[in-house]
Amino acid sequence: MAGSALLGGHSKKHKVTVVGSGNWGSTISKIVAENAKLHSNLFEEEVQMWVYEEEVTIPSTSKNYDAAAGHDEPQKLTSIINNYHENVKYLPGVTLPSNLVANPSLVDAVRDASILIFNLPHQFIGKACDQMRGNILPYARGISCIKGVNVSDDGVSLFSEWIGDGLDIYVGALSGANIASEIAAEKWSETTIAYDPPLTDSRAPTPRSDSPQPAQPTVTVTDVPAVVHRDARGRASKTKLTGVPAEYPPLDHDSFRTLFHRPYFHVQMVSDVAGVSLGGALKNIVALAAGFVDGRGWGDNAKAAIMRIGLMEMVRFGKEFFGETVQSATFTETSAGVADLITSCSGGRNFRCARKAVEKGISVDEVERQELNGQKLQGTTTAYEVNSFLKARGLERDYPLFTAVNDILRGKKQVDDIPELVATLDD
Ligand SMILES: NC(=O)C1=CN([C@@H]2O[C@H](COP(=O)(O)OP(=O)(O)OC[C@H]3O[C@@H](n4cnc5c(N)ncnc54)[C@H](O)[C@@H]3O)[C@@H](O)[C@H]2O)C=CC1
Ligand SMILES: O=C(CO)COP(=O)(O)O
Repeated sequence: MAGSALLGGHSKKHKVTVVGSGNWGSTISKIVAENAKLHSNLFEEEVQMWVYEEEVTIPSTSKNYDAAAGHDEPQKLTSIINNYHENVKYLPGVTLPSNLVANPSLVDAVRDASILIFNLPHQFIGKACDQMRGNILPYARGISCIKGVNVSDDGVSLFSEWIGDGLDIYVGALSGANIASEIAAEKWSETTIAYDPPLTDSRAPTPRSDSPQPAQPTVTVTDVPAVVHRDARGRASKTKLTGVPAEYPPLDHDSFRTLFHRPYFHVQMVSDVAGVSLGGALKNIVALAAGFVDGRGWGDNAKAAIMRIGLMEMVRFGKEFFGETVQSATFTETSAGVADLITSCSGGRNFRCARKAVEKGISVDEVERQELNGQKLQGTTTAYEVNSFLKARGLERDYPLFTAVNDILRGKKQVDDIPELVATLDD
């Protein structure tokens, strides 16, 4: 293993905590726990996963079900995960590594963690950050796996930068063509991680693996100057970053690849945090549209048209609002761009729920409640939020597909109107 994995002489290892334990949260936890065990020179073997506690009954279909052991009675989800290494509610049928520990206390789970992985539906991240504030290491680094954007009166921001600003830490982004159930079953896929902190966390010299390993000088947090952090649009952010102390192995592209890369999960490291985050957020709106036309029975040509127009609007949105840093190639060449768009419009939950809503003549929200057993769609809220952002700026007509999805969700337009509505883009 090249790069960081060869580093020696550091007195501390990185503690990794995953904030979230849904379908994707549990899958990513499995991946990083496997790698923490494999790379125990860099990471503490035990990985913590914060679980929003709930009472759950082990389904009789689970290989861990035992009626004689009282499994027909509800139990705490954290107990089930820690005893049976299965998240029976959000990732049933998948064995989780035994070094992954489910923790119902968010404050306890994030304590002393130098790597925080944010992986929960975006509607819950604000409250989680409120609890974390003041209870994390000042030099922690984060990766956001959340697919959504944060819209407020001030404008639109990426969850990576919003979490980073709120917690005064640097947060990168992971996104890709990543349907969780396939990855949990260890079927090959690719992902993209964008990580571009303003100061090099890899200050320590890299000793050759065949030479004696000199002890690293110990520095405390206060020895590392805080620097002004620039956000994904190149603007100076409020966040004053604290450097990662030299007792730890450096955190750089090599170390994050080591943490996430598996034989069945191939990682591409990039620096375009805005492009990676926007790809993951905006494709969910397009996936709803793909579900609408599929549910209407219009076939693959219509779905391909939706993807083409959707990709154009995604690139346009990125250029218009994050233009100083976003790269079109992130949308057209990485897993976080076009590949995620394709997989999400083929088998994602937003696509499937929108299709079923049209087939059954009910709302997408109703399908979500009936079919997803507590899992959450991100496309509906993203469609509403992006629409309110565009509307406030008089730009709805520039994004006709995004606008059509919002209007269909709100019952103001019909699926049959889509061809006419999106035709304006090419006029
Ligand atoms: N599932 C997938 O295939 C993929 C999902 N993603 C993204 O990952 C993010 C996380 O989604 P999933 O892990 O799939 O979640 P999920 O939709 O499977 O699960 C819902 C999660 O929300 C938690 N929850 C429910 N009420 C809560 C509350 N009041 N406070 C805090 N948490 C609460 C549940 O405990 C559960 O962990 C989303 O942004 C999603 O778009 C990204 C790639 C793939
Ligand atoms: O992001 C995903 C695949 O990359 C999953 O999308 P859904 O949330 O629509 O299932």
